[in-house]
Amino acid sequence: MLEAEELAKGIQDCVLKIVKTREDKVVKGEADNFGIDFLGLLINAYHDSDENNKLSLEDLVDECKTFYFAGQDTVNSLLAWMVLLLASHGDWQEKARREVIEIFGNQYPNSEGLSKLKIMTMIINETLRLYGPSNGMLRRVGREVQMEKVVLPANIDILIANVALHHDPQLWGEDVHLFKPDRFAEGIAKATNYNTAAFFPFGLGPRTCVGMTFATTETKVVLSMILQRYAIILSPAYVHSPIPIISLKPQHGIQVILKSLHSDA
Ligand code: HEM
Repeated sequence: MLEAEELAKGIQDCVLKIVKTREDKVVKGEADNFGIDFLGLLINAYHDSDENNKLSLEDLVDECKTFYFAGQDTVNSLLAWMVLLLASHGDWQEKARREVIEIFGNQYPNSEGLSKLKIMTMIINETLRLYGPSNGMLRRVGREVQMEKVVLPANIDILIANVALHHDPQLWGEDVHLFKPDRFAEGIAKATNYNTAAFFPFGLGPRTCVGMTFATTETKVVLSMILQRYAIILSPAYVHSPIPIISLKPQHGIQVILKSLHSDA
């Protein structure tokens, strides 16, 4: 068996094991449904008695793989870059922490408070602009189109490099390469001068990211909890080297020192 096939089988077995655990709970009467989360919905669809609606086992596994990859790798990268930027911009780290403490104190983040995190939203947007996990989106041209002087023939594949637009000085100004969350102080529309094509870290149009709200909520929860507990200091060992490996990654990792803010922690 080829190594790639072995890996694919390993992933499939891993997903099936998780599915079986859910199914066993129902069979043994320990639970009366497969769960109300996304996996539970997929397993329900897999058990649908209507053959036309039923999800095949292959589709069930594929959906799990897509969501794991699309959801885990991307948020992981975003959080890593945010930690780096806050470690190197102590003033913004302090502003973000002040906002978090003002809204949540030392309590766990809650959904009402998350929607009030204005500074953190600005920092997320500026991080997505500078180090967005997605470097571009592939699209196939369905029919010939003319865009000003450029003619795109039908059936070619094009890469829409959002990363290039996010770093275009004509759109963002000469300070385009600087971390300045203030750009987003009055929202995305104002920051982009109402040009939707200037900033689209989650894609555009009907295939836009379905996990966008989940991703930003998750990021806000994690970062709030870190800021409540630790000061983030950049380690002198850090070497800056972003590299696109599917999502934009720090090639040598991000080394930071976390200093506890509570002596008893
Ligand atoms: C910072 C985090 C994330 C970024 C930057 C991001 C970015 C993107 C982008 C650029 C696309 C392609 C959109 C297009 O082709 O127009 C996409 C698609 C997708 N994303 Fe995300 N994503 C993130 C997090 C997530 C999470 C957390 C999930 C799931 C829980 C998720 C699930 C998906 C799925 C399923 C698609 C395919 C949608 C489709 O083709 O209809 N993403 N994402």
